[in-house]
Amino acid sequence: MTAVRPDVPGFQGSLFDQGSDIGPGPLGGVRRTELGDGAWVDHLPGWFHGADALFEELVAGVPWQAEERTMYENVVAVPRLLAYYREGVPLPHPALDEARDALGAHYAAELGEPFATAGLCLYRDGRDSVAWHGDRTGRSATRDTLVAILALGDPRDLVFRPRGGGPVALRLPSGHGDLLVMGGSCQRTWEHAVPKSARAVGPRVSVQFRPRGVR
Ligand SMILES: O=C(O)CCC(=O)C(=O)O
Ligand SMILES: [Fe+2]
Repeated sequence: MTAVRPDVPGFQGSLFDQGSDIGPGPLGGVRRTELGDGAWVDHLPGWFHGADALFEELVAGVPWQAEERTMYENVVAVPRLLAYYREGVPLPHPALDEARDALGAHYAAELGEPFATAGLCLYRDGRDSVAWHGDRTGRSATRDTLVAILALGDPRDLVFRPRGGGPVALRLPSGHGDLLVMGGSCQRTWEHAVPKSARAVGPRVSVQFRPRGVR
């Protein structure tokens, strides 16, 4: 194996999760927030059981990549570790394949196609983050779509604002097996971010499920 064990502090799972199976729960309890402009966010805290065990397995077993990008002519480290699973590739844990398929079935009428790819992010501590953006590479630049996120590990806020600026309009703490689904025009008309945190926060993993041709 060439996977690198990321340098993250030890993680204490909740006692409740120990020994339980790992997998998605029912989706009936999802609550929708309309953001406006045809954008919405669905939220289901505690969707996954065995979430903390899954978190540990992903931190240890995923071939995490550190990426760099050029910003104002300087090469800077992207402040989170990444892994990408394209369509047809088995996900790093069978519970994630199960999750993708359960989400595809639940949202079939709205999405009209299956969830196909999975992007994984590891936020090692409060200094890791993702800046304001929409997932607008590919078809999501011009079309409504869905992006579903399973959040594991220590909760971090996922925040939303209208595209182009303004104060935070919605703040959803997400970790320990929570589900969050962005839908409608959300990627085009709104922006989301995981801000840096000055608090002492432990590592968090997010798994983003997207349909084909959406990044
Ligand atoms: O980690 C998250 O919850 C959000 C990740 C995200 O927005 C992205 O990778 O596009
Ligand atoms: Fe995103």
